[in-house]
Amino acid sequence: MFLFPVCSPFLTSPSCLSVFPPPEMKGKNPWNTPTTIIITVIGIIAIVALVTVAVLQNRHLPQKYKYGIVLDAGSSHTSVYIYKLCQIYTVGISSYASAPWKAGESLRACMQDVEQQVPKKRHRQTPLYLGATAGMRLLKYNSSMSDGVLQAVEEALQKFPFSYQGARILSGQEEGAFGWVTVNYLDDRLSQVCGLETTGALDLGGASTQISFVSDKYNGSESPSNSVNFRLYGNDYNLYTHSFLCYGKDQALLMTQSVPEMLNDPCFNPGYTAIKNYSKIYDSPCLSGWKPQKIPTHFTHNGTGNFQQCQRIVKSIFNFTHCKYSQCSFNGIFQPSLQGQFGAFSAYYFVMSFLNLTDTTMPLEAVKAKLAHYCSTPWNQIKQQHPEVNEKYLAGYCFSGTYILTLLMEGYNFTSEEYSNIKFIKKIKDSDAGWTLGYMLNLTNMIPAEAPDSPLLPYSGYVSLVTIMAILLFILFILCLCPLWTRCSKQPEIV
Ligand SMILES: O=c1[nH]cnc2c1ncn2[C@@H]1O[C@H](COP(=O)(O)OP(=O)(O)O)[C@@H](O)[C@H]1O
Ligand SMILES: [Ca+2]
Repeated sequence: MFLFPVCSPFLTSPSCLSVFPPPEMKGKNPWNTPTTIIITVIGIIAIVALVTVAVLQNRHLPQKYKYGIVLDAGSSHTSVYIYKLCQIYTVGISSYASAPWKAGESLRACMQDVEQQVPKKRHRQTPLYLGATAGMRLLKYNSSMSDGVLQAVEEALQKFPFSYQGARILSGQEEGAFGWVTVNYLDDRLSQVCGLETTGALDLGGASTQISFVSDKYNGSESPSNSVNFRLYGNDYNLYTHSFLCYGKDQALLMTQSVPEMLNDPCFNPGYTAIKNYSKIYDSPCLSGWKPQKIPTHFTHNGTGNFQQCQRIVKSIFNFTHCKYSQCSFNGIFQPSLQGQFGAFSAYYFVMSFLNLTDTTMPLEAVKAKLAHYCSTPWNQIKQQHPEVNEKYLAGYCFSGTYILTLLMEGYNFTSEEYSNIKFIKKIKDSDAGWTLGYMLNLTNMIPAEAPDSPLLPYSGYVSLVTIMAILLFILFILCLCPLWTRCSKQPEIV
């Protein structure tokens, strides 16, 4: 705080008089006496200092360029996010249950790449997390091998020069809630004034699928396990979220293939044929108890490419009958009425963008007609049209597209009108939509519970205020010197 000599043309306090030059200076030009010059210089320095401090105080500190690394260990892949994706192999760490050390090994190449991408001087301050999702939830459900896999992953990650924060299996609720945080954080729907409607999050993985949204009609009392409360930037959010384990698209496919007569498959293109191992189907925890007594080890999987028949088979893995709540989505799970816009990401996007069906303003009947045409296209023609696409994905697009429409329309009860409220998204403002960013923001407390102190004035307001103050102060100084000076130069009359 800068103290100014308190003197003013309106103040004739003795203190002011005594400050100024003594009588012997009478009649001389008051402006070039050393005292006046010193006072003026001090005043100007004070004003300049004030302006400098004010500008520095309000200068936006350059955002410290921070890194954070989160590994998304999904059921089918592990991705490394340092604000951009470094895809590792298309095999989830849960696939290494029988050889856990391979899980750690599978991360090495990409983590070495990450080590190059994060500036060396920031390695120690860069937090490193690994979050595992449904693939590991299923492994944990099925066996104790998940601990061995996490341990091997932990040993591998601790060898890197980052600030290792741990590897853990996320709950389905966390995966759904953090996906919602990411979508709304990137879409700037959290730090605004309260009342801005948030966007729902739809995440489709290989082993699970999540739905999360805020519903004005849902206060969490009905089915509390589906309720997550957030306080972000001073706003309270009561989020509805549910994660359907086994309803990721890969596990859903296995469940449709368990249907006994499933040798000729309408969800695969005509002419598609492959020899498959039944154990791959019945080893999944999602099908435990479904294994028929007598089955051959292998079966021939033939495609017949019929969308309507495929829809019927896909619907058979959903239970729409029992619901003990006021309303349900499927399998007896409570779901409040849908509300607002939704961002659908991960496999929702991979599938619908391949099928050119990301335009949700397209009438639903037209979407179904396009998908039916794709499903009925002969497999050889599909392979010729898409030589660059991994056949593992290419063979599954008819099923996956049909599964997505069934999940959204019959599962979550989107009406044909509400379908246009869904946006199939991969990125928002150059960041991938997914749970990882929300997870890291939460763990690094980068989203404050309370609103940051909103500046009374915008930055420019501060500068102009300070400048005006400085000019006024300077004028004040000049005015102060003159009348006092005049008055001071006269001998005080002794009465
Ligand atoms: O390019 C692609 N085309 C089609 N599907 C893809 C592509 N890339 C990834 N996927 C699928 O997206 C899903 C990603 O699932 P993820 O590995 O996140 O599992 P999780 O979230 O269930 O743990 C998997 O079904 C995977 O096959
Ligand atoms: Ca996932």
